[in-house]
Amino acid sequence: METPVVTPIHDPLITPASMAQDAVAGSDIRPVDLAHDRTEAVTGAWLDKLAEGLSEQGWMTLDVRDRLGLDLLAALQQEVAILDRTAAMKKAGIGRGNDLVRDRSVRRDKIAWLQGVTVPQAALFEFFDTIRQGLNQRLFLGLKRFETHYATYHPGDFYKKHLDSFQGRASRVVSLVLYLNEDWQAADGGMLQVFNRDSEHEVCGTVLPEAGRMALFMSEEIPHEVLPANRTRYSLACWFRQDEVPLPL
Ligand SMILES: O=C(O)CCC(=O)C(=O)O
Ligand SMILES: [Fe+2]
Repeated sequence: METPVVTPIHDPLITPASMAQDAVAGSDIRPVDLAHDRTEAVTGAWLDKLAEGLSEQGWMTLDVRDRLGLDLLAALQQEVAILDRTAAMKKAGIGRGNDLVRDRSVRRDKIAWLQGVTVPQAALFEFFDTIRQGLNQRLFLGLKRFETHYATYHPGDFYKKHLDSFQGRASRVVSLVLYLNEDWQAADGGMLQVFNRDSEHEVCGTVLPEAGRMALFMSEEIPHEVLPANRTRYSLACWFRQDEVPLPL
């Protein structure tokens, strides 16, 4: 398979001054004013494209800056940056409930689940739910709900090659990752590496985690890995699920 070329996005989203790494939580909070019109964020033609990518290749990446709006991306980035300075971001584990294992040799990110209650999260949840319904209409996946968490990878953090769901569990069916990093360069590491679903040692794509870049893939089919980050990396992961009732986190 041809390796897709992922075009970098290098437009500044947020002014560097407000991104100061040593800012104290609270001192750099910008008011949330989501002026961007998102009524047409998800069109039928765009959903057709997502459904086609998922059914034909099993994965794809998209630039969603015009759909979500730079204001929403900046607001989400602000939320995760603030959470990252608090105890709300917790070391991520593998598995759930009693099976939860925090194996630092496999993954080193920190996560915080979103509840959809803040203004930016509510707008994002609306976007995700439209995608959920659109994929159901086109691919008959029976996606009942989605769950989503912020993730932060600090320098040296990674997530080794894995699948998001095991075949037959019918839990996590479609994975979506939205990146929230301005001006990310290849030298910053932290790329998402996507492997061929039929030959798991073959890389079929490398995605720079730049703000507004979204990756979408079939949770049970596509092995993927987060390479070690050289600077703090913010993202948001969402899983569309077929089961109704959440398992304990
Ligand atoms: O952040 C990414 O690029 C992917 C994260 C991931 O694979 C996961 O959280 O399961
Ligand atoms: Fe994953």
